[in-house]
Amino acid sequence: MTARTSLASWQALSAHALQMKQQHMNDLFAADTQRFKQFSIQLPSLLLDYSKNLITRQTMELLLTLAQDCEIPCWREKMFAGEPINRTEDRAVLHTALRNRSKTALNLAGENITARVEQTLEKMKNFSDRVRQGHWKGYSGKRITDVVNIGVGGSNLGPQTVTEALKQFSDNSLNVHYVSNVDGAQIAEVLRPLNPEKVLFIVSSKTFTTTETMTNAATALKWLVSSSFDEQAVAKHFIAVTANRENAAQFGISRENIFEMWDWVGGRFSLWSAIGLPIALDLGFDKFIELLEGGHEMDQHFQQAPLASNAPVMLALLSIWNCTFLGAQSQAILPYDQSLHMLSAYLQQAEMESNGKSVSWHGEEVNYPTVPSIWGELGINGQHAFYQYLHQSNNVVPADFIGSVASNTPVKGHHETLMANFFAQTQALMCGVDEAQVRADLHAKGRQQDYIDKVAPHKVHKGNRPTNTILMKRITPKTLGSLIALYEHKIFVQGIILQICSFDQWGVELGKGLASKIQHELESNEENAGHDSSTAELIRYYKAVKNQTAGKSEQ
Ligand SMILES: O=P(O)(O)OC[C@H]1O[C@H](O)[C@H](O)[C@@H](O)[C@@H]1O
Repeated sequence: MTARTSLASWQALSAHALQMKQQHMNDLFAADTQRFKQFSIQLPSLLLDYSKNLITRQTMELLLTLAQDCEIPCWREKMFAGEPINRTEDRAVLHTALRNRSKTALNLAGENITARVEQTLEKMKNFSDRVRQGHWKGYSGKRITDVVNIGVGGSNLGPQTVTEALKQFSDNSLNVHYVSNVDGAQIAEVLRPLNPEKVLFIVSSKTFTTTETMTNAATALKWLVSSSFDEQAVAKHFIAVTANRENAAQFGISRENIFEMWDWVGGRFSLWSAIGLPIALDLGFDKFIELLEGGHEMDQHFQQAPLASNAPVMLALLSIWNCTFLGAQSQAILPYDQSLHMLSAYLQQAEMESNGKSVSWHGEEVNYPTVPSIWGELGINGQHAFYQYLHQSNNVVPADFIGSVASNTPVKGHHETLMANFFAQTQALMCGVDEAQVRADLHAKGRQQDYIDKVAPHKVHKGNRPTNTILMKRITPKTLGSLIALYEHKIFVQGIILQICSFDQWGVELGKGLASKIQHELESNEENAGHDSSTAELIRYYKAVKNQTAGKSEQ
């Protein structure tokens, strides 16, 4: 297989990037009145404007040639068909099958997985209806009022991001809580006001081995059993979502309370599976289906639209252009809709755990930057915190601005203020303002010359900072489904072009292994040989202070 860097399109892009670094977007806009039309895509749920990137028609042609050279259409087909494109784990990648609303049969290892997905959906429907309607009772016969989802990473971020985003669509039949941190403070705070007779725990873990989740689940179990004095209570108050039925059953969860997950669904792409149960419980099963429909709509766009008008493909190509060719090292996700306040955390896992790697498919170090670090915050809060950096630091941070035309919570006078900022910021980041203009403005305001001389250089905004604007019509279960699937496919395309194995996460293993050995040390008098001196001394200090504190509290 050809190394990416030896492709003619790659080399042409490298040369083209050197030229483009000399350009300013202001001049590109002045030279091409069709720029917005040329560089935007309208979909049923959203508008993507990528014209405020340092690109020309030639850039896009070269990027599209690269996409063709990397056989994106062929890889896309392989993914949807269930070929084992997760190479290092030899697994299919089929989160798209979970939301395949056309329900076409898909065979994987001789089994029709569409039918299994439908069975699980049916089970989710029955279960969520029973709990929401009060037919599922706790051990003392009371209806469930609170659901606590215990899970971390992909078993937390997806459902929580969605239920937070769609709060306005909840009828509040149930209060849904999330526990992800093994810091006891979180579970203690969540459980404190709850009545064990009315709580349902979902232990959400694909592997059912994740230490944080198992520790939290054991604490929840103890809390329930000690309050109910009844081991049978577990059957009424604990369910599991997992691909590891045996471990869940050993934990004590009745087999009929286990919802199935499959190894062909990656944790960070799993909100469409039974991992999405908190969504169905919070919003109702019909809304969960609408979310799936939105994802499916984006799948169809991704499969059918030509590459040049394919939104996920464009987002991936632009990320590669900005990072791999122009050298940006991070990317900001800046939602302006309050409901999307967890989106950047969600996308951090989705993108960084997928493509934050530096070894290629062939097992060799890649000699180009792969993906940027993803960070972000609600844009409007960011404006009063870190936008100074976006506008004037000497690091260029490409940013995705995400806003909605219609608010789900209209309050007179608010939405236009919000959206005026949304539009103004991408304009300011692109256009900037030069020193001559700054001086003229200060002069027009009647400022003294010495003040102008002192302040003018500090008020210069170089502009030329790339942004994508994603304007949603309104956040609904369906449009949110499309938005999330848009990013999922962007990540897939990026991975293929960069020759990264997007669907494993070996990089999280080393730390996990060390933590389990250190935990043993912390809980005993043993000291592991073989620590570096920093780690050894930190652990000694921790244990010494802990012993002193324990000694004092005993006195
Ligand atoms: O669902 P689980 O098996 O508990 O895994 C939860 C999370 O833990 C891991 O360490 C992985 O890095 C994540 O990809 C995963 O989503």
